[in-house]
Amino acid sequence: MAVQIRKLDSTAPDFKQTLSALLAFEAETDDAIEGAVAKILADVKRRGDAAVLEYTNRFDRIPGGAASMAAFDLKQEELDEALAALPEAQRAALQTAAERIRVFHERQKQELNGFTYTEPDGTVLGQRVTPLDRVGIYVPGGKAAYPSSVLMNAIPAQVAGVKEIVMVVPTPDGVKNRMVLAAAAIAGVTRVITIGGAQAVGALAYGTETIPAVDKIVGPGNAYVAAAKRRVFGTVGIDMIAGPSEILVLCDGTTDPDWVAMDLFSQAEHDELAQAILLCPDADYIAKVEASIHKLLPAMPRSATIETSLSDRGALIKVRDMDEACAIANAIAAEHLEISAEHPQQWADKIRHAGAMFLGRFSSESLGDYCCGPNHVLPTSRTARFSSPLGVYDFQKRSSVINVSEAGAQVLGRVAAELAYGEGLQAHARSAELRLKPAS
Ligand SMILES: NC(=O)c1ccc[n+]([C@@H]2O[C@H](COP(=O)([O-])OP(=O)(O)OC[C@H]3O[C@@H](n4cnc5c(N)ncnc54)[C@H](O)[C@@H]3O)[C@@H](O)[C@H]2O)c1
Ligand SMILES: N[C@H](CO)Cc1c[nH]c[nH+]1
Ligand SMILES: [Zn+2]
Repeated sequence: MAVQIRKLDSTAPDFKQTLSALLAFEAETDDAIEGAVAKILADVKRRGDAAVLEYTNRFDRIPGGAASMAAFDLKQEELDEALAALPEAQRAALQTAAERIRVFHERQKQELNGFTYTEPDGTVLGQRVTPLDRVGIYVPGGKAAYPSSVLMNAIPAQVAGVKEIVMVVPTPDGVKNRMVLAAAAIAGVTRVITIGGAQAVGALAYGTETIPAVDKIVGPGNAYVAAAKRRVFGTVGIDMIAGPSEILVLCDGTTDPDWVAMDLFSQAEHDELAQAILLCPDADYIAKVEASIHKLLPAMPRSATIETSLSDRGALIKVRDMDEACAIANAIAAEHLEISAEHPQQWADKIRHAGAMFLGRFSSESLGDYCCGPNHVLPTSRTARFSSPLGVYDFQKRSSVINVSEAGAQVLGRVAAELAYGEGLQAHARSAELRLKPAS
């Protein structure tokens, strides 16, 4: 079947409704998935390792069935061996990517240090930043392996100063991905456990006999993982619920149409539910991109996934001008926004909502997925309006520091007491007043 990508025109009377229908992706709240996840989590909480073992043997089809959780706990030597056994080109690529991701996230850390300041009466106020003690990183592995996601999740945690990074990754049919293990070795993951799905999230959240409970769980995953993260939030912190991948390309019609078609494919190939949209003011150019899509798709190994994604959730949209393209891009608030234009900065200045922006025709989104440096775990489903890429800040917390001098207590004590009496809280008021010097 030929790909049926919709072509829309922003001047059409029903454009707004069509676009909203296209964007509407309700985070998967399938009743069957919710029910299954609730049961798995309750079971893991109650039975610990025994439940995790059973679910892992079943859902990941472990050959022969593992007899104990020890089978899933990888030794450091296994990670090191995986790294040593990689072909040189792959090892070098992982190391280059890891180094660039580290450099970018080190910058974030510099900007996120705490502060103190001293008032004239000697009172010192400040904010102390501390890393989380122990985090769990979920690396997806059901349908494909993601070594890049190991780096993107673990390196910011390490840069933040997290002492213990526990990584979980499923190994369907018991097959371990060498590059994933090698990436864990490079990123300095403390412990790798080959479990996945809701049972892995439950084990990290509640702890089991062999797996310590963590403080926060980060990382993307399928609908089971997302539902489980949503449910354990509160017991542990979570980063975000990342939905299917999205790419929005704003193009002024000056980029090779094959490049734009392939950029749309690059996110569509992740998932049938992924979204790939082009906004362009030039109808002739849109026709060229459409022709490129038809020309290039048959040769893509994941053409069926791309075709479903483009047909169900893709669009080529003719806009009045690039200003209107920017306004629509702000409404879409895409996970990835490419501004493929001659003068990208002038349009970038008008963008307020996007998980990551890729400026200029050489900044393909795929470079960002692997090795530019910024994180590839990004807000999806319009949540870029209020949330940010995964970063060092996700692995830190802040404590306020208050050191009031005797002189400061004389001033602040009167203010606090006044407010406390206003709230009817006597003990608060008296606590402040006891520190006041008697009037001489
Ligand atoms: N946003 C990002 O940065 C990013 C990066 C990489 C991958 N992803 C996304 O993550 C997702 C990965 O999904 P995946 O499935 O490949 O791997 P996954 O690791 O998220 O899920 C696999 C697990 O799902 C559980 N599961 C599967 N079927 C089940 C069932 N019937 N009942 C109970 N549990 C079941 C199993 O426990 C299995 O181990 C994809 O949507 C991919 O696009 C996102
Ligand atoms: N584009 C994905 C996030 O939406 C991340 C990824 C990993 N590997 C390739 N791509
Ligand atoms: Zn990708």
